[in-house]
Amino acid sequence: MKYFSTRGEAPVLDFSDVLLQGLARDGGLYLPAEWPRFSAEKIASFAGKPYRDVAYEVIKPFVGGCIKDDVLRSMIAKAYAGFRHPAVTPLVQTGENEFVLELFHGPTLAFKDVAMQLLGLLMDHVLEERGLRATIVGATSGDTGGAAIDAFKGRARTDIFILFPDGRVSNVQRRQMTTQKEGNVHALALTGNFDDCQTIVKGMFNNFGFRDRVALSGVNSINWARILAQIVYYFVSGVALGAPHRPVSFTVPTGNFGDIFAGYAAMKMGLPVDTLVVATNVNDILARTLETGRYEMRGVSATTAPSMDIQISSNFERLLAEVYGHDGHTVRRLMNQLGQSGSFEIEAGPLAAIREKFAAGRCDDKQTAAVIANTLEEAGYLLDPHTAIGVHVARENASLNSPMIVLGTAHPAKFPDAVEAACGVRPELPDELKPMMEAEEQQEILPAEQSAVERFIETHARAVKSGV
Ligand SMILES: Cc1ncc(COP(=O)(O)O)c(C=O)c1O
Ligand SMILES: N[C@@H](CCOP(=O)(O)O)C(=O)O
Repeated sequence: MKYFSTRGEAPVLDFSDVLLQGLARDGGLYLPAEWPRFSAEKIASFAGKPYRDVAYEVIKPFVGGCIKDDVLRSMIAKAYAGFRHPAVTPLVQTGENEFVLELFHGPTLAFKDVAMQLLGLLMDHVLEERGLRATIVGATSGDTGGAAIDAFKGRARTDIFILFPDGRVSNVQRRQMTTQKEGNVHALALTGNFDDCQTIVKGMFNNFGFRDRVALSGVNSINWARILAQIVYYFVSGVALGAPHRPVSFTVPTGNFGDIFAGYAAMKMGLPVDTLVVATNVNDILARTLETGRYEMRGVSATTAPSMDIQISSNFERLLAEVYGHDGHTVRRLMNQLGQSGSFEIEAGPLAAIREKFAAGRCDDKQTAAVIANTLEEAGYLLDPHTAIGVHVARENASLNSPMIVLGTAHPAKFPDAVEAACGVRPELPDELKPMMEAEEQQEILPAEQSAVERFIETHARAVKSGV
């Protein structure tokens, strides 16, 4: 399998190189040259199989022989062995035709663990094979950071630097990043918002001198391997509810558009998907784009679902590449326009192609609180604010044509204040995570400036000190 950049000017790479690269050298994001297609019989055969077996079948064609089959199989088994639920990503029915796909049974209680636990093993394997070190950077609005730190802590071949917006993540999220004692972990609190952090990460990738000197690698969903691992649970849940014999729909609490793009990938691979519904909080650039065809940045507001306080949705670029027929020139033009003027227009044809499969809706803090309260009352089920946004928007888009699967992206105990304020119940952390709430915190507070972050990384990354 070969991968090309959405902007068409970076080298075409295989899976292992895409894994280590993160962002393409032309500023674009890597996409597979073709979508592997599964027949209906193949998809039907996933029914009743353990998660790890389906994961192996889905991931293998994208790896394209870069990793030996038995090694890949054992890495997948290891990645999911520590999840708190035997099904890894169980489904819970919350309404007549409504299901929550619980993606938060991994070590940091966020859907990010599903991809990150595997990414850590894959990267280690490739670095080991090549005798290299890497400097991992990531921007987080709360969840990616903790999940990445858990997956990479203590690893000999990587140092990890996570940039998060100071004061804009929940206490639990911050502590998951700042209480790690391993020497290869660095939590950097930036005086800005998530988009500032993400812009700095992309800026560091585009600074080739720095990028090569520190052997930069990324763990945000700009890294294709993140999306890849997330495709699996669309198949697992879809098949559990009747696919391929009947279509299913998904509502996805969305920020960086990575998770829902994985759903799009599953559909391209043959999963019968009726609708992919984008659910946003008041930072609703994606919902507005679907309504108007104009992608237009506005200021970011803080909400009770902080992980979705995002305006620049990186992976939307991947969808643009798809609907513009992989025309790198056009994607480059749109992205340049976004950089210069803060907006771009999607033409009628590509917009119609997006609207054919995607719908969208938004949910403000008041509506989020209401849905937490009424889902507890009516279904006896406690939602976190991000998943609640999904449930609210799913209900607006409900149809009897297909079961609606809402992606449950975080455990309510990550956001106890918001959940308690909404419904009076304060969700408890699992016992093994409780000590973190008393542990000493370690973080570096830096201005939201690329040069300051680069200086910090240059002085702390072992890849620079050791020269490999
Ligand atoms: C809890 C939670 N829900 C939803 C999202 C949005 O996911 P994505 O950025 O892949 O759209 C995030 C962060 O990305 C998150 O942490
Ligand atoms: N919501 C995310 C933001 C980063 O998204 P990613 O999927 O690109 O890593 C977070 O919680 O950090």
